[in-house]
Amino acid sequence: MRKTLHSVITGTGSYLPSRVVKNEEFISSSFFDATGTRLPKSGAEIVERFAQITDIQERRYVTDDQVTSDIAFLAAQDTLHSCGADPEQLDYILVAHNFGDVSAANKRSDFVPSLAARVKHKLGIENPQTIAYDLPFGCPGWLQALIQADYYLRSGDAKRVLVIGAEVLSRVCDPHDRDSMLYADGAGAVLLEARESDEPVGILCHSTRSDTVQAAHLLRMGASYNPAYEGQELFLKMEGRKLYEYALKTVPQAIKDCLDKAGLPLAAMHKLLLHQANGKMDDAILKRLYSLYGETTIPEEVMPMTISWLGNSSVATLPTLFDLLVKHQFNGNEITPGQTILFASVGAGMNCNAVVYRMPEQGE
Ligand SMILES: CC(C)(COP(=O)(O)OP(=O)(O)OC[C@H]1O[C@@H](n2cnc3c(N)ncnc32)[C@H](O)[C@@H]1OP(=O)(O)O)[C@@H](O)C(=O)NCCC(=O)NCCSC(=O)CC(=O)O
Repeated sequence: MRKTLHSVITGTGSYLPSRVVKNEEFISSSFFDATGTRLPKSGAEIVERFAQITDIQERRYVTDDQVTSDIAFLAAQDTLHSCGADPEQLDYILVAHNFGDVSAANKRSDFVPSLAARVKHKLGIENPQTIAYDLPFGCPGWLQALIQADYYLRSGDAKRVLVIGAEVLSRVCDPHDRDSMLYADGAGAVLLEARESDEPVGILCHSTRSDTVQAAHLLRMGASYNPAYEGQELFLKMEGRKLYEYALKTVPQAIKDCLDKAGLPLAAMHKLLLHQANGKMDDAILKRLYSLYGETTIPEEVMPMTISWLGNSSVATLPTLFDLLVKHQFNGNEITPGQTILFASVGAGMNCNAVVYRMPEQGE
């Protein structure tokens, strides 16, 4: 009798852009608010406050000659090398991103052909049965692509799916908006494969919600906050406080709903990997999540964070974090065989999703 099909991660990879941009680099910026009024505080005061309310000290930016599909390819290559997979054997390449390839020269977004098609081309894949397409779903896009891959794999339609999250937010940052300091560039990926097993392994459960009516406006594209800015491009704009409140209300409940669906208690999770837009916000989300279970004590190191040194790289945050943990490159904090992981993300849409994933045991 045929065993059940499960979606298991067999390879991980990431690309950390080489340019380290410290908070201090923003001190000489002139910052305006959403009404176009220049902020009264000095750059130094704004930057100091920024670090206090977000935990971000530095972030990574790509170099001028790189675009999103370039770094998506580098993360893909790292992933395939990590497990020795043959690129020609891939059934799908899914790339989560939100702005396409935005060139440093003219800041225009280029979406055609898809970034997935560009990655496939760069990998040298000639197989027409390797289907390549993109998924724009805000920051939760990479997790949503993982969920989509799970449907392909568990139905038997695919054996191997490469799921990439890549974003170059530095090209959509308004230099006159202090909230732009949150944003970063990066790329991460995993290879998922279908595995027959009677044991619960791989993706155990997932859930997604789209609050498009109440919250669609909280993250959007808009003009520079500086009325004298002469460029024509649009920048990523957010209503930070409202977003914070939305995330605090939605993410803990979405995680609990997903765990309830899986029939698992929060205590069964070895690691909680959350999208990182603001470190202080994630601390508040964690506290509220534990309070939903009547807990006041939070296990140390249950929520590993990269935000202080990598900032918010949107769809790249979760796969990069997972790669660093799996490869034991994370200050002693690691993910090991047999552990159960909870992924959750929130972002433009507004969309929010969660996935429960069990690592296979050694040799399983
Ligand atoms: C923007 C924020 C950092 C602001 O922090 P707070 O909400 O705590 O701040 P607040 O408005 O209550 O104000 C408190 C104090 O901080 C100051 N303040 C506010 N924003 C600031 C900033 N960016 N830099 C420096 N100082 C700032 C205020 O003037 C005030 O100062 P004082 O007290 O001195 O008067 C936060 O709200 C936030 O992180 N929001 C959610 C971010 C988020 O989820 N983004 C999108 C993720 S999705 C994504 O990444 C993309 C995608 O989905 O595609």
